[in-house]
Amino acid sequence: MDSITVALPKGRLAEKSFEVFASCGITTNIQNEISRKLFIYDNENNLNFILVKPSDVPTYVEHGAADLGVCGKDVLLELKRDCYEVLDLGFGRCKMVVAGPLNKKDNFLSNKRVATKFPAIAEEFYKKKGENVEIIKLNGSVELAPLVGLSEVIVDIVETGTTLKENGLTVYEEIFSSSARLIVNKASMKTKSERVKEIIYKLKSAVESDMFKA
Ligand SMILES: Nc1ncnc2c1ncn2[C@@H]1O[C@H](COP(=O)(O)OP(=O)(O)OP(=O)(O)O)[C@@H](O)[C@H]1O
Ligand SMILES: O=P(O)(O)OC[C@H]1O[C@H](OP(=O)(O)OP(=O)(O)O)[C@H](O)[C@@H]1O
Repeated sequence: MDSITVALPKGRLAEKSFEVFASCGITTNIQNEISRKLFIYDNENNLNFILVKPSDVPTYVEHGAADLGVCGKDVLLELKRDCYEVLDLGFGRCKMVVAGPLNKKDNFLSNKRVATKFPAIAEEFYKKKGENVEIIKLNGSVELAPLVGLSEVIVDIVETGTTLKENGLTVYEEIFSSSARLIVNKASMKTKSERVKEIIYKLKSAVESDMFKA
């Protein structure tokens, strides 16, 4: 039986990722093992799970250090790694939006500054619109940028809208909807085809049973 390595994201997608794999009997109780261990071996199924930063998942998969991985569509669109996106897992739903101060929605500034954790997505969005902007890359707390004069708008993720609201911001435009995706290394799809396809099939059945919508 081919050995398979799966890169799972630490952070907010972690729990549902564990659940979706556990639910189809692919592994047993890995949640109990997470602690600070970054490598989990499932003996019974000859499966390795590695726990990595969400934005590193496509890197592990592209390079074949993992055969499969779970990450947000936002990360895939930002990084454009060379791997197959095979399944929408249905959880981790959120929206990528342009947002800014409540009272400035109708200010049509040229050359505005855009703060974001997603510079490639922001650049492509404004390029398509034919607007010239300055992209300012941040690593978090992006909603702060317009409050302190670092930028006029932000391109960021919204789920409940609480963070925007609590910082006096509002959605100006929606760019796309995101959810967690299953991705596969291109070579593994061929060389470990039987096992990879079996895992995709099992996960697809679990997802279609509606257990993981959120
Ligand atoms: N507020 C949110 N609600 C729902 N899903 C979200 C939210 N924020 C992010 N996500 C989704 O979850 C994924 C992981 O987010 P998480 O906050 O765990 O990591 P991160 O801090 O963005 O990652 P990194 O540490 O690699 O920068 C995102 O790529 C996105 O798809
Ligand atoms: O609409 P909401 O439900 O409020 O969620 C949106 C917030 O969640 C994410 O931030 P995260 O918690 O990952 O923090 P960070 O980006 O500042 O690290 C995102 O960047 C928003 O700030």
